[in-house]
Amino acid sequence: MHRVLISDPLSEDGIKPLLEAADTEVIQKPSMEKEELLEEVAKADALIVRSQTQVTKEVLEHGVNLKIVGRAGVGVDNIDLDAATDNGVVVVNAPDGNTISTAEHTMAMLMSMARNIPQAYHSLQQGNWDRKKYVGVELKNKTLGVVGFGRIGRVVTRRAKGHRMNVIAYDPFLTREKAEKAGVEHGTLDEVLALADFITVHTPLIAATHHLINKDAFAKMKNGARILNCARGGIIEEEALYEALQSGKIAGAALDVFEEEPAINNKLLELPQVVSVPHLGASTVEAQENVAVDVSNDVMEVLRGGNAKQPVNIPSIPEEMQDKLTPYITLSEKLGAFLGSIVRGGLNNINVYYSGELTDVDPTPLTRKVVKSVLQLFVGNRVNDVNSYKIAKDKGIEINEQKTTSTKGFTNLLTVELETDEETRSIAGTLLNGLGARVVRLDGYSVDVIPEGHLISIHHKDQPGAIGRVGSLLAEHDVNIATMQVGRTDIGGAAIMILTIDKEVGPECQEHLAHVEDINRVQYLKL
Ligand SMILES: NC(=O)C1=CN([C@@H]2O[C@H](COP(=O)(O)OP(=O)(O)OC[C@H]3O[C@@H](n4cnc5c(N)ncnc54)[C@H](O)[C@@H]3O)[C@@H](O)[C@H]2O)C=CC1
Ligand SMILES: O=C(O)CCC(=O)C(=O)O
Repeated sequence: MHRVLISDPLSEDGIKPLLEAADTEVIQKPSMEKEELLEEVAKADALIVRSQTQVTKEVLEHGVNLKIVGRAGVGVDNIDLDAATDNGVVVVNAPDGNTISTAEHTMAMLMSMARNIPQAYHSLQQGNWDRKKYVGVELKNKTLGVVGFGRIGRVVTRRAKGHRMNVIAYDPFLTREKAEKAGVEHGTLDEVLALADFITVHTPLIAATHHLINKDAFAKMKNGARILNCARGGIIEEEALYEALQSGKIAGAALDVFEEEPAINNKLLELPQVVSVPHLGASTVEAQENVAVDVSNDVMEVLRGGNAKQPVNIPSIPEEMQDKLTPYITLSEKLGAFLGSIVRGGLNNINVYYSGELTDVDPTPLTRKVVKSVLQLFVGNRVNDVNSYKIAKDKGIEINEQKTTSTKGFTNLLTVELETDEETRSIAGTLLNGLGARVVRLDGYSVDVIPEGHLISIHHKDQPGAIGRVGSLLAEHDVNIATMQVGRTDIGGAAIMILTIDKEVGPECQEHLAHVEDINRVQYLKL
């Protein structure tokens, strides 16, 4: 039974897939104090949050069984992604479900600000009929500057164009060509700041966007420009915004989000030019249901051993690729585990070569499996798909991935090479149609071995009697040989034997084998 902890309010309809699953137990505890969260997360296999729960390093370290953190929404700035990766916890979000709601909300905030609607409403509520004070401005023919031309920025743009606004956009990934296609002017950040009547930010909150709109940025804006933030508090520097509003440089601000939330004593809220709401961008029935469904599905998939659709801290595998790659996952893991079990010395490099059919796909997810299974032998079971690259990097192990044309006659061939400070060894495997995974080369010797069960790899000298002596000795230890493969390069030269046996061989038997005449190296492994 998988235990799923939900620590923020989520749509009941959206989490139905989790509530109805026979293999999940759902604990819903919104607004927990820190101590309770730490206690609960220690028992959870999955944690689902919105923006309130701070998923810190401490929380992640307490989650000893935690496999996945699901963010029912887009921004993952409340989750310590590095700590999640270090702890092998996959983080997923729901990037599509609240795009429309947040874009519509941005337009609502834009229009409220342009026409002073909240201020006028408030004044009327207090019994004033003041029509002069609340004269606004039209949107038509005004320029909207969009900073961050992603999902939400693009939808806002389309809505703004419906209001006959001109749009100028800045995004490091926006080319002139793409801007032209989207019907917007392409600008640098400075151009957007200088030309826009309204500026709306739609970037994530990351180091590069923290205080992106600061004192200098306000100085570059038109006098009387208006600004919106329906993305994340911290993208606009609040102190600088306060000064810009006080000085009249900026005529108005519409804020959904704040540097510190809940923004109860924020002095910006005292200014009459500020239109503000408590982080409501994604607060619609539709968006909440969408994000809860998306994240619930990903959580269940990962808990059941599958791949996340929307991972944040590992690359996602496109759906059409999944069908092609899935059959090779076991092969990748087995080859890594096989070679990792028999190589000697401190690991420096993991090289993975792909040929044949495998050159048609992005094989990185397979390389991850190889790296994981090799590192598990060196570092232990805390290595998984999420943290394997990070652990390799921390340990100075280089990972190289290459596509080659050398198929050696196979339709697909995956070769793993491990370089240590003592030796370089390699193994190659293929997927045989209908027959599954096969090891077809070990250290350059041709073999045909099913990579599973109990195996012994032996380096020996190609001499009459060598094979017989191994067989006799194993018989003395009551070990039955199921299959045996022998490969050699020259008659009488170095050779290799791979035996599949019916049970584990203990250290004593291995020691005896190592002393058999013409035997150089004996390694037992269990796959
Ligand atoms: N107020 C609310 O309730 C909600 C807020 N959000 C916030 O909105 C943000 C944007 O959401 P989406 O559009 O779905 O994300 P997205 O990932 O589709 O778009 C973000 C865009 O920002 C761009 N960007 C990154 N760094 C930049 C920089 N330095 N300058 C300019 N552009 C930069 C990226 O290239 C990307 O195109 C989220 O990260 C989240 O924090 C999202 C949903 C609801
Ligand atoms: O969960 C929420 O209501 C906030 C949504 C949000 O900020 C996001 O998706 O980034």
